[in-house]
Amino acid sequence: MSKPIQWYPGHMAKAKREVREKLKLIDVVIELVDARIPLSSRNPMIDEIVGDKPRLLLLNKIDMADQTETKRWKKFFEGPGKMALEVDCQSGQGLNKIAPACRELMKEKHDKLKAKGVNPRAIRVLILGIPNVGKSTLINRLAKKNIAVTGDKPGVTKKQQWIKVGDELDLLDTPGILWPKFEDQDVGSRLAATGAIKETLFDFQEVVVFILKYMKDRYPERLKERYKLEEIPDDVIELFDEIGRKRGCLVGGGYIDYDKAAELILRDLRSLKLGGISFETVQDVN
Ligand SMILES: Nc1nc2c(ncn2[C@@H]2O[C@H](COP(=O)(O)OP(=O)(O)OP(=O)(O)O)[C@@H](O)[C@H]2O)c(=O)[nH]1
Repeated sequence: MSKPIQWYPGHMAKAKREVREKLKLIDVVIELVDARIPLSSRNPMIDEIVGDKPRLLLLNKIDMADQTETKRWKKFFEGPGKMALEVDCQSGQGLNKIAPACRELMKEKHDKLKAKGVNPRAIRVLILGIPNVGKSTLINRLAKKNIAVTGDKPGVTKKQQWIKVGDELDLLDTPGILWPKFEDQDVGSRLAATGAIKETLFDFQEVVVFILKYMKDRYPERLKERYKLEEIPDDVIELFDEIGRKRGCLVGGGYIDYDKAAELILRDLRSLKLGGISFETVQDVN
């Protein structure tokens, strides 16, 4: 992209330190990613940061993703000590599976405690993820539905607030924020396409070219249907032109108003007029 986001190593180190401090209090980490870009929407150092803490990965915003791809991603991420769930934090879909999944992740430890005659305490949970991935929406949902008592437990540097979610979970009320890896141009484009980067920080037209290029290969039928196209031109700029013309995004002399056409396409994408789209697939990784 023409306006790359500057990444300051100092921020990264501070964020990492803060998350590590929180992790000392935690039994299970709930990591949120965007189901449309499960790799680009994570911090590349997440494994190192979280270490071997039991982890529940939530593929969020499934309402906006391609369901088939999301199911593949779920399988991809599951493994020993790791579980994955498909969720929509906005509507609440899938959130009832969070507590049972945390219980499952802690089962071995809790069984051992019970065998010693100790009753395990509530599972302490931290929500972790990059900006705009849905952390606050999730915390609010869990808190609103189930909040019973909020209380303090001694934190490391300051007192931490805990939200009681049912009888089983104690959720730290401030999420851990990590950052995606901006340097990679494709990662930047995917983050911009899905709205993880503020609109003022990227070049509309370039992001739309990225979206059209991707959709042309992966979802040509959706483009044909939405924009009433007989064929999809090989050249992405011709495709951009064609959509602009069909939608009347013109300036004087019959030229295309690219800003207007780009806004229209982005709006269509965000309002699901082009259907649920995943910008990363397991196939690309394997
Ligand atoms: N469509 C859809 N939108 C969602 C979902 N979850 C969250 N959002 C939206 O995504 C946007 C960001 O959500 P937040 O909860 O503010 O994200 P956050 O991770 O707390 O963001 P920061 O405070 O920047 O770290 C909001 O507009 C939410 O309404 C979801 O499952 N589906």
